[in-house]
Amino acid sequence: MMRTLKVALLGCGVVGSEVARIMTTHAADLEARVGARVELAGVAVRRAGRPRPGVPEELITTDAESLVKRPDIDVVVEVVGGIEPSRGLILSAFENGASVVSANKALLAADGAALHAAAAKHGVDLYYEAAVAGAIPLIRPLRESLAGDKVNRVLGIVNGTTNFILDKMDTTGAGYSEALEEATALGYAEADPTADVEGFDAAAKAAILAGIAFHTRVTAADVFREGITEVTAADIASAKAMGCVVKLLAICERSEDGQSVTARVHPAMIPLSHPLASVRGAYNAVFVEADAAGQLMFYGPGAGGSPTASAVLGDLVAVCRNKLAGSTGPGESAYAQLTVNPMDDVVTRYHVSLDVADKAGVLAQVATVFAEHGVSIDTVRQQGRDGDASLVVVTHRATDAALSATVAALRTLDHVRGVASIMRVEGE
Ligand SMILES: NC(=O)C1=CN([C@@H]2O[C@H](COP(=O)(O)OP(=O)(O)OC[C@H]3O[C@@H](n4cnc5c(N)ncnc54)[C@H](O)[C@@H]3O)[C@@H](O)[C@H]2O)C=CC1
Ligand SMILES: N[C@@H](CC=O)C(=O)O
Ligand code: NA
Repeated sequence: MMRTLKVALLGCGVVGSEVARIMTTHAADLEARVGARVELAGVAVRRAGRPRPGVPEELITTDAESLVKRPDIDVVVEVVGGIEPSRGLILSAFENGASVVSANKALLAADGAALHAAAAKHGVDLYYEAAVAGAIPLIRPLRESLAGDKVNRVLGIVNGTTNFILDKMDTTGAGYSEALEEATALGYAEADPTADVEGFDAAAKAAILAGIAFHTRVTAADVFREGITEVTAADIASAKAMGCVVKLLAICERSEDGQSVTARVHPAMIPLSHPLASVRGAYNAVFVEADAAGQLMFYGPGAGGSPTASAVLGDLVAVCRNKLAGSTGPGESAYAQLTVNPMDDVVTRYHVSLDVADKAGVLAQVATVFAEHGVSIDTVRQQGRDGDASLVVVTHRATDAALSATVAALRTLDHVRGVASIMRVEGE
């Protein structure tokens, strides 16, 4: 007789409602692919009584804790988000012998090691393909397909909301707030969109990617983070003038001696000729550079209910297959224990925009400050306006520490009225 695997769904919002829909509409295919019936056995929600098309009323409960402890539950799908109660619910699921599929990057980047340890202790799976770059298969290729190679760099756009906003501002001249509102309405943004626009979401994803790629424990706290809230229309115009576009990038790199890594998230100018420049809307794209493989590019929808549910369903099939085989997939791999270096050590190029007095000798003073701190200038562009001028300096490669010291010294110059913006330049 065909076995039945019972699934508890926690959360029925943007992603959860799509998971429930696909589980129902694709039930026959899922059964054939898994080799068992995959039955939606309960759906935990925060508020009952709302219309949830396609989800039978009798499956709805507001008691998630009791649902994950039900003895008949084989797999728990957590699409609630946030740290608690999700962490407690996942730990209860493990204790109950259930495998877990989660899309919760915030939780995994904060406490992934403890969750992996708990899953291993109870002999069950923890899968989270949806947590990074939505529908794009990225976690499994890094964890499994590239397990025999040495990854040196992971670089890309991993937040759909901010890419959508920057793209709208760049191509249609839309305002920041208007673009954020649209991204929220389309289901791309987190419950609190501060997580997106301040770079927390991308930093969590960078921590997860760096941890898997470098076999090292990396948490969100290890990742340097700047969001897009300080990016102005003037920055976007300045990028355009340089043949560039502004993107929020996540960059995880192994040092040259291979003994340490850095992980950072910040807006950056990249040339229009770079493949990441043409990543539009809520799409994501990630480059992985590995010793033997060379350069790989992963591209696709990074946010939204249906694309994210696709990744959740892929994990669901995998953990169900493992259950039937009496096995588990790969757990945490953190044996390399590389040091995570601070941002000060990162070497890159910078676009520095200064408001200065339009006086003879100012340019020379500014250039001297850059030289004194060992930061070599690539180009300078000056534009006068009513006694004041805007000075845009693009540097050659320098450490973040050297650039910060340069900027601190520039602020003390009499003729420098202010530092309008500093943006890193990548991809050249
Ligand atoms: N929306 C997207 O594009 C993506 C979302 N994710 C992740 O998926 C997870 C869910 O995201 P969304 O569906 O967009 O959020 P959402 O806010 O639309 O859905 C979460 C649902 O959980 C419910 N909830 C809150 N506390 C609960 C509790 N104690 N018990 C049961 N239900 C509870 C909320 O009422 C809400 O309906 C988050 O971890 C998010 O980071 C991951 C990739 C993409
Ligand atoms: N808010 C996230 C959702 C997917 O992870 C994003 O915009 O990328
Ligand atoms: Na993914």
